[in-house]
Amino acid sequence: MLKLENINKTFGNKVAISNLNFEVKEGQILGLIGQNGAGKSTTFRMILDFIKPDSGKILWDNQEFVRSEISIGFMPEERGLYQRETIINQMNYFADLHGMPRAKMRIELKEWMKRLGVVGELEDKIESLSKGNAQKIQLIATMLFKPKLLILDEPFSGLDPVNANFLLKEIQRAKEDGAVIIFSTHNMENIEKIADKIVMLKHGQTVLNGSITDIYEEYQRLNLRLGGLKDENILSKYLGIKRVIRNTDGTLSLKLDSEKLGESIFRDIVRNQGYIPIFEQSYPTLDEIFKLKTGEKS
Ligand SMILES: Nc1ncnc2c1ncn2[C@@H]1O[C@H](COP(=O)(O)OP(=O)(O)OP(=O)(O)O)[C@@H](O)[C@H]1O
Repeated sequence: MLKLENINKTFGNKVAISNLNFEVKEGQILGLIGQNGAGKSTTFRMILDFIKPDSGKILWDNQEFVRSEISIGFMPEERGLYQRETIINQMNYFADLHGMPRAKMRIELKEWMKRLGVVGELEDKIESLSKGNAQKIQLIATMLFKPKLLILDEPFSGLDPVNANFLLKEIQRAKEDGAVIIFSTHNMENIEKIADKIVMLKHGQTVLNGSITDIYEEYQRLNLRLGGLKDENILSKYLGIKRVIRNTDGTLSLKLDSEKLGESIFRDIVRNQGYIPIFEQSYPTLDEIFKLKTGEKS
């Protein structure tokens, strides 16, 4: 288990991280969310021991975290492959670092490349690969050695939806293997699909910290999506409907002022038309929660 306790980091008089606390157990995924400059990379650099916190503790199984004693897979935001090297040379280098026999690695590498649909040969140079294929090789280099701790800095940035799905699946697989996983992101997409917990940072301050379900449960289900409403006038009597947006798929998105109102609307619709194909009452999105917490306008 990785644990950060009361971590603080300043650069000159700039506070990069203030009193950060979290823990991630084996088989758990933490999403670290924040906009540019929030402190995500600084957090990773401290865990990876590239820089030291000013104060606080980083622990692994409640002992001081010693980087060299734990197998770590790190995918940096700027990505880290040598463009001029071939795939196999690059991977041999990592195999040596991780103490995995090259022959064994080669077999696994081929399996990974097949599974992820990499278009390229082992002898191809990284620079000759398309961006998407190079990203897949980077991912393989980070995950093939089954690290105990997986740190992925903005792993989804620049990925198309197909590749983003590959990545989601592989992260899930690493979770099932019992890795401690942290990934950062500046948008909320994908977070709900895989993160067990989230930490949201703003200018180094923690604005949200906890399991996704606990965070949602602090809020009411104020978002209501309706599809197949025959008479929209039915809605006009409700003063508690604060906003109605018509979506491109023809559904309506309503913002309610109380969760209970959903029940009345539901009963009314059923009385009126007997059946409604889409009636979905949900919590605010993480994006909305972030804005509520930071006082930003939506
Ligand atoms: N070496 C450094 N010297 C001075 N300031 C730094 C240094 N590294 C980071 N900072 C500052 O600390 C704050 C947090 O930066 P950090 O790179 O951790 O943010 P981030 O959340 O990773 O942002 P991004 O999404 O843009 O990568 C920023 O204000 C940044 O300018």
